[in-house]
Amino acid sequence: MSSQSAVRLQIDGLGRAFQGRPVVRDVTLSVAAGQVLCLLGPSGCGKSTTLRIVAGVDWPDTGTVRVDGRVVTGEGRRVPPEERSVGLMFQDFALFPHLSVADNVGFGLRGPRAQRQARVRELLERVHLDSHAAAFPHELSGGEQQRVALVRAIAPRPRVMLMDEPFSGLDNRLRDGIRDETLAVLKEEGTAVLLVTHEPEEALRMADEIALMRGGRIVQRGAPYNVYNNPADREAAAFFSDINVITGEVNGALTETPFGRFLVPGGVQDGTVVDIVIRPQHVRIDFDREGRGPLPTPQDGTPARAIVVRSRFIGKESLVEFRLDQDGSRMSATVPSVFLPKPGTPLWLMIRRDRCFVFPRK
Ligand SMILES: Nc1ncnc2c1ncn2[C@@H]1O[C@H](COP(=O)(O)OP(=O)(O)OP(=O)(O)O)[C@@H](O)[C@H]1O
Repeated sequence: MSSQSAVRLQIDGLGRAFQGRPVVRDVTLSVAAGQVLCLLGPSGCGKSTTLRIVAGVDWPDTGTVRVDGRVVTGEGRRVPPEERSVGLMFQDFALFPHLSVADNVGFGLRGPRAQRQARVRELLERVHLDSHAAAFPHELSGGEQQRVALVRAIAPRPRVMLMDEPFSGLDNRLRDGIRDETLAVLKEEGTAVLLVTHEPEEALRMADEIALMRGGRIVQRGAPYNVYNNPADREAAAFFSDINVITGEVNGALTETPFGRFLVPGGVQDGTVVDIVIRPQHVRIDFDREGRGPLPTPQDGTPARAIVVRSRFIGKESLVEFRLDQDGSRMSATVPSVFLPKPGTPLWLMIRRDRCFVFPRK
């Protein structure tokens, strides 16, 4: 195994309850050198608790944490945080206000002075802050302070970097640049990164792999593309974008919808209620030609007529909400750029069948 693919962080069967309420349930994850794993989930799902256990500031009821194969938590061991070779970066990172930028970055370094200075210089150059080495934190902007916090955490070359919503204090304009720069630095250093976030865009942008967490459990794990395009269930689909849900009952492996018959994946019994889920960007809109719409196609099925309820421009795209003629149900579609049909306008909708997810109701 090459050092780039070696597992640096291994978490097995982690469980943690507070006052008898389980918050982390049987969490198993691994992160390789140079890999970014995003732990993604709604507020309160147990992400930070997992991270705190890995950091060694909280202790699980069950399970183990290994860094480079060495047990640091579990099997009766409690290695203190500073002896784990784990770097930390949190949203409310605190730089030492009385130390210069260079001294902040060099704070956790050991070894000969010249070597330490060289490492500090190298890292400050890397994030374009070498000219600010003598400045104090209050003289820097929020984004600059964030970059200092990043290189301070990286300076001792931790084997694993733990990041908890590290960019949420930054304004949008700054955030993308700092995310990309952070990612580049972490990749260059070959650090294994466990990043906690509740923002799907952040996870999609940063992660090599996403672990989706809900109610203390990992409900899905995979490459961003797969988690987005092949969600494990309806909630997982809804976590990444608004969704449209068409509900139907299975009869002979088919279910009737306003968009024609849908073939339901094998093994679903007759009488089962299924949710057909489609993201608004995969709903196609076509014009009404005196009461007629486009012809059915194998890819898009039968078009359904709908009346515009509301349309809004939301930045890069327009969001149009509809009411279907057939059953009065609501659907929304997004269209790139500006498309703002008036309420009451009849239009035709088609749904990309290859982009639909079908989930039996639990
Ligand atoms: N020390 C504690 N004592 C009691 N309950 C706690 C403690 N720490 C966390 N919890 C509870 O455990 C649950 C999970 O918290 P955690 O901070 O891990 O969630 P999270 O997914 O990181 O959420 P957020 O994104 O809001 O930080 C929450 O309901 C929280 O109130």
